[in-house]
Amino acid sequence: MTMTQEQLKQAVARAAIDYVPQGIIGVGTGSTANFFIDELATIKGRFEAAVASSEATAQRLRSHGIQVLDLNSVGELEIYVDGADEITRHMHMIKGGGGALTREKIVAACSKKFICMADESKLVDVLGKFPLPVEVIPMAQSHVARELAKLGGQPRLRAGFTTDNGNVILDVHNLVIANPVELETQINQIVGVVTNGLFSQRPADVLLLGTTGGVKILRAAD
Ligand SMILES: O=C[C@H](O)[C@H](O)[C@H](O)COP(=O)(O)O
Repeated sequence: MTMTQEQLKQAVARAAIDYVPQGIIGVGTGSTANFFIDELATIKGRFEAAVASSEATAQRLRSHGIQVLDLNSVGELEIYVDGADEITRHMHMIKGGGGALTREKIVAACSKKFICMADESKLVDVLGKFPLPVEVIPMAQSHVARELAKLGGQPRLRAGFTTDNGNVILDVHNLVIANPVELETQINQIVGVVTNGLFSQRPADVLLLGTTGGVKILRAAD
């Protein structure tokens, strides 16, 4: 039986519930993360609270009566659960399609384990078909765009969009991402860049991959 992308997202969100610890959970942003939040609502009481990676996620968690804590008021988190726009078998990802990349990277950095939920369309051999989101301080937009063009990409301003941090997003098309770890550093070194959507220096630990044959569990070493 073929499943829609929405059904695959829901299946991986359900599978992610197995990883929820008793304490505080880091929660990602996006349509897959939303399914996960809805699943969390069904096991309230089995965990303490959540830290949100965006205002939208905080709002959805609260709407289910789940307590949302400030990241600065908690210690290291056991797990961070989130979706991705693209992911490789090395667990390197592109994130930020929803513009939440910076807060997502911060919460992921504070978590012992990153559980990524993705439907099979997101698994790629090489990152970069999905335009790479880069969060930029507004006054540096033109400068950063010129520097990104020197790296071979074609940056486009995400029109009418402001991040939760009050910044703009440049979506960089046609980048050749042969070495994601190196490129992540290179882009972050451009003055005016807040962060970029490459998650390769802090890759996922577990990938829950939604396929029509069921949810597959992949790890970096697999
Ligand atoms: O900023 C958004 C996040 O990085 C999302 O996790 C990513 O865009 C995947 O979103 P979705 O689950 O909606 O495909």
